[in-house]
Amino acid sequence: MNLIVSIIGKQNSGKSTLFNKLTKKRRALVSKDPGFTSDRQYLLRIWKKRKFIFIDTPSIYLINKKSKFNNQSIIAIEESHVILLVIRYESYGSLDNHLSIIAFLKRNKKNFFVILNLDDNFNKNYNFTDKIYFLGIDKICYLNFLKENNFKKIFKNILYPEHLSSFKESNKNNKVSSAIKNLTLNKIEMDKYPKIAIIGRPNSGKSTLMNCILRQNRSTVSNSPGTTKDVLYSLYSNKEKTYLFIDTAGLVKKKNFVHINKSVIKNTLNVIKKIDVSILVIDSCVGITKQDLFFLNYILKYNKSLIIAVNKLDLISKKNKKEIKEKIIKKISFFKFIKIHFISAICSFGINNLLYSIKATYKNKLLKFETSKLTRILRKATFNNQPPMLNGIRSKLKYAHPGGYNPLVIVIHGIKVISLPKNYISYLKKFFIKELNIIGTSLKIKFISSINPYSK
Ligand SMILES: Nc1nc2c(ncn2[C@@H]2O[C@H](COP(=O)(O)OP(=O)(O)OP(=O)(O)O)[C@@H](O)[C@H]2O)c(=O)[nH]1
Repeated sequence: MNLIVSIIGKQNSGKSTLFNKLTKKRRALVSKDPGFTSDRQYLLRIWKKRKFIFIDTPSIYLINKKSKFNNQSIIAIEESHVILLVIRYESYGSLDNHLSIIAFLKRNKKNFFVILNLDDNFNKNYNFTDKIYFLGIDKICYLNFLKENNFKKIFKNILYPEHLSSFKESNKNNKVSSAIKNLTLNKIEMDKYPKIAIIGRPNSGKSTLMNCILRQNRSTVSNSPGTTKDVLYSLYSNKEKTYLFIDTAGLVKKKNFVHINKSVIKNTLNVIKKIDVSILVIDSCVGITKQDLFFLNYILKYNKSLIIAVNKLDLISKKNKKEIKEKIIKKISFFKFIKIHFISAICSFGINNLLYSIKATYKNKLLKFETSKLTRILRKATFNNQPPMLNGIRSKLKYAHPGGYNPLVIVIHGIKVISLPKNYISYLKKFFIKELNIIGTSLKIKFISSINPYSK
């Protein structure tokens, strides 16, 4: 049985630090900026042959019911066997600020423990401790997050095996989110599924699109840019296939967030290197921006398949749609193989067509090509447009064969092929893409030079 443990607390209490220490991974991003974690993060840790699923949550605000992030914490609490309430000891009154949370946990009969994140000024003899017992909190763990490294005592003293049977009983009817189901899949299993990443600027609607595809409130959706701060994985199945969808963070450029952005950018760019198909979400109200083009070039640099989804169609007129489409086509005229979809994630408009394109693009990646077909296309390409003369000798492209898949590599053998000019290589690429009916992806061409019989 997996013990599901959520880590909750107020802004900047140390939740993500605790999460990282308990999971032994640098998964959650830690920042001094309050309210940084805005989605639930799930990670599996095996300790003494037992499986623990830890959930890092955004700040909890039970008082302000309108807060967007409450829901994320509440979902985590509902699906957990144990709740670790992290309180940063700052002043005598810091417990009073948590009364409503403690009352909520008690009302809902939750197994919860207080983890007191201490600073150097804390004095155990202070009547702070009495207050804790007065509130009926008998399960408390004192830790100096900055100095202490012995986080094992949380496993030993709180999550120890003797508790497991009672947790099992107390949590019989808990809902379990797809994230937990996904987590029990190991990495090898996850690698079995085609990976589809949703990429784009902050606020372009990536999380809304992910939620629309998954038809559940998995990612946090907010109208303040930069809400998705890390990478979220979710399995999506239709009648034919299961895909692993990955919601990435939008890249924000804000002076104060430089230290955060580095890891966020790194995470998003690392994801791109591992995916099969990427959906670049463009906000139709903003149009195609430098950042979109940066993503586009990065995706194509790694020869990943790409589909463009122009979102928020419901907010623009037909005339605007035409103008935006023309602008995008102009900007990406070099990459004719990219499919452009106009969608509205909020109205679920255009989603089926987008899903169809994802399926077709992924299928396309798996196609295999024969040497005879590639050579036929090569001959047609050179017949239509001869290679240029180089130092009085014309390059001769003899035959082509596949040199690898995902990305497709076409190997061309011939004479004087190594020094072919860039524009002719790109002509050949485009010709192959068109003739092979390749959608959403580019290809690589490698040249192998045969010995030129006239060279002596
Ligand atoms: N009108 C309209 N609003 C949308 C649509 N899709 C998303 N939005 C809104 O745009 C805002 C941003 O949406 P998110 O899905 O959080 O955007 P995101 O790209 O994930 O944002 P980050 O997490 O900041 O990277 C929210 O207020 C959404 O409700 C759409 O199709 N139409």
